[in-house]
Amino acid sequence: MTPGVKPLVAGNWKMNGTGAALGEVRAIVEGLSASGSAVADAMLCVPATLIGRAADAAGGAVLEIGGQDCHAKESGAHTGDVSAEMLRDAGASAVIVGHSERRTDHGETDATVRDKAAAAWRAGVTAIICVGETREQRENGEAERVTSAQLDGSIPDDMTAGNTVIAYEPVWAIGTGLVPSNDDIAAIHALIRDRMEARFGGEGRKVRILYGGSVKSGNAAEIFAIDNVDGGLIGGASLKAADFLAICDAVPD
Ligand SMILES: O=C[C@H](O)COP(=O)(O)O
Repeated sequence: MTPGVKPLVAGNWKMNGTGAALGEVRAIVEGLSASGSAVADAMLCVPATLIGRAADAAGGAVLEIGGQDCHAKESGAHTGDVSAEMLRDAGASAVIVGHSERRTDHGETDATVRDKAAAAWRAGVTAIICVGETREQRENGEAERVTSAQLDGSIPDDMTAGNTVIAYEPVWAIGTGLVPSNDDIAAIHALIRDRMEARFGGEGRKVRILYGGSVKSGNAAEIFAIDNVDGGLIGGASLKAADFLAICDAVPD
């Protein structure tokens, strides 16, 4: 954790969930409301088709709703795309940009991600900007270089701690059950913090840096206790309310 920074536990449902899954959203809201604790902010980034209904179910109090991607433009001839303004209109307060699955499946570059982050800010939603190395890059000792380059290239100049969240997600840890050692997580998060501070000063000191990649209820407390880990971006374990709530509970007081 970072002193003075409110942690965030954000779920990423990826391409999972239809209307039948709204019961999980309601259960998460009930669980968070019952715990009465506001130690951390909680968010679910759901498929675009669910944002409106999930936002209605969440009711705006204890659980924020986010999207998983946006187009850089506000509107226009871009069949199948969704703008950040549309996400906000539907009830999203944040959007993930630059997830490695987007970088891989859709060829998104750092420049693409930077434009999408700027679009999120234009629309008044928080950009959750993802970075992280592949297994091959980690094995070649390139994790620091790759992560630094992605950070430099993916974040526009007018970043603030209010409009942005950084998520470090080593690609090889996503959905695999593999997690870097605590020392390795600490090293990359310290690198990200240093780089953010060097470029953005006080805003970089306060921006939230999440860890993502095989976070479960069993390892969350240990990971969240690491310096400069200000919460998590949770994939598979955010799909079920009980799992997600247990991870929220793992945030230290
Ligand atoms: O955005 C979330 C990450 O890709 C982590 O996914 P995971 O928790 O299923 O490993």
